[in-house]
Amino acid sequence: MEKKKWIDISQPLTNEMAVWPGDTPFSFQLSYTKEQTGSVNIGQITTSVHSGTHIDAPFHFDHEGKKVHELDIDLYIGTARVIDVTGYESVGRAELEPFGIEGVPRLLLRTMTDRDLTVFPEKYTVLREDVGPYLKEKGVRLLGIDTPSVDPVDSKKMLAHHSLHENDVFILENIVLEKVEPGNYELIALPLAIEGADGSPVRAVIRPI
Ligand SMILES: N[C@@H](CC(=O)c1ccccc1NC=O)C(=O)O
Ligand SMILES: [Zn+2]
Ligand SMILES: [Zn+2]
Repeated sequence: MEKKKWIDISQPLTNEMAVWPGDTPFSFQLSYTKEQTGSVNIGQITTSVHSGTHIDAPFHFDHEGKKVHELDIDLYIGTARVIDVTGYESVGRAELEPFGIEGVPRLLLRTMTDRDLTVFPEKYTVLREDVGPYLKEKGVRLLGIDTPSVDPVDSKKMLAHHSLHENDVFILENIVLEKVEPGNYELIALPLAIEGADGSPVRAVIRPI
């Protein structure tokens, strides 16, 4: 039976895309044109490692935490479950309990509808501090979310990030799930092997199982 097609759940990286307030804007430009080199066009990008769809390394919020090149790539390839938790200001144990996520290794949360990627969202769903222990109990190793962060934009304590990390749950942010049905999928969302980094852009794709 023909395998289903892969679905791209990554934000396009464009010069118009919104990034975290005050962070490095995304820019692609040509460094050299084919006319100049006589053979090829060569481009360059300037970006925060948190622009668009990306993973956080623990080093992002824990100075002693693992850096991107130290992460277990198995986390970023394998089965995942998409659930729809749109409409909540925050998500924790109570909102997740009804979904019965026992034994789900990677959980992808759909919280947004009609997100405009050129505007940083004024409000977005965040995760509560009780989410880490709950996800650990259920065996979740990777938590993906369609928001710019698992914490509020003005957070300094980064309580959701620490709660997830203390419970061995890794973080994938800014995925795009608006056209994705809840259900079980294969996920690939590999970070780049950036030495010493606190995060990495990823091309996240899923295929229905
Ligand atoms: N995607 C990031 C957003 C973030 O935390 C951040 C990104 C750039 C500059 C500051 C940030 N956070 C807190 O000040 C995150 O991991 O939540
Ligand atoms: Zn991030
Ligand atoms: Zn984060």
